Parts: sequence; C-alpha cells; structure tokens
Amino acid sequence: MQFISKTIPASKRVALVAHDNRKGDLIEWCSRHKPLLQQHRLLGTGTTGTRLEAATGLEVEKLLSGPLGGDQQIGAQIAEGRIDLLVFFWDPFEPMPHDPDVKALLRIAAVWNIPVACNSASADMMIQSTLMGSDFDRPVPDYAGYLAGR
Ligand SMILES: O=C(CO)COP(=O)(O)O
Repeated sequence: MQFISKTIPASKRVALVAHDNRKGDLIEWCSRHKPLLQQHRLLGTGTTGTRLEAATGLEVEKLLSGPLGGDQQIGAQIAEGRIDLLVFFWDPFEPMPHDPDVKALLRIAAVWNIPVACNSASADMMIQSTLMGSDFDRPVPDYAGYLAGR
C-alpha cells in the first residue's frame, strides 16, 4: 500500500465518544486537557457531547447518539478526511446493541490511519503528538492501486 502525505492544519478536529460506563473517564480526561482541547474543533456522539459540554464547558458539536447512528456519522467524517484524532473510550465489559457500528467505527479509523485512543493512557500520549505541534504530518493511505486490482 502506498501513502500520501497530508499536512494537518494547526486547528484539528477531534472526535470524542464514550460508552456510558466510560463517560466519567472521558469527562475527567477532557477536563485535564481543557486548555489544549479548547483550541481545536470538538465533535462527539450525542450523549457524550451533551455530558462533556455540561461538565467541562467545552464546546462540542453534537451528532446523533451512538445507538441511533452517531458512530456511523463519525465514521463517515473519517472516510471524508475530516477527523484528525478519535478518542473513543469504549466499554470492554458490556456488549452494546450497536456493536456492529462500534466495530465499523474502529475499522474505518484503521483504514484511514487515524490515531485512536481507547483509554486515558493512550489519549494522553496522542494528544501530545497530535494536537500540540503547529502542523502534524499524517500519512494517508492511497487505495488507488488496491481498487485498480479488484
Ligand atoms: O454509543 C456510543 C458509542 O458507540 C456513544 O453514544 P452516546 O454518546 O450517544 O452515548
């Protein structure tokens, strides 16, 4: 597979998603990183976004709730090249009614080489490297060859 280089502009788009048992962890993480996060564009699934705004005062563009299609909306934005970082605190203990959507979101993030953090340790590292620099150079997969061979 080939890659093309894409320089991400200084202000990035960060998708924030958490399952119910992990929303507290995401609120804690966003509160800790509020000074940095508020310099970027934040979006999230419906309930996550609402809870984050109320708890932290950060402005979050709210999509549909995850089980109603919010995960798929974020996946679509990833495929369109509109997301630079996905912070998705998914629940490792509870199956979800929309597990296929959860899997699809994680898959499309892998397809497009998007940094994905599933817990605060990985999110702490990724926020340093993804959001702190002025510009961030991310290799974007070029699937032209793959499609031509089908
Ligand atoms: O279910 C989710 C992610 O799979 C999150 O959805 P909510 O933010 O609406 O709870």
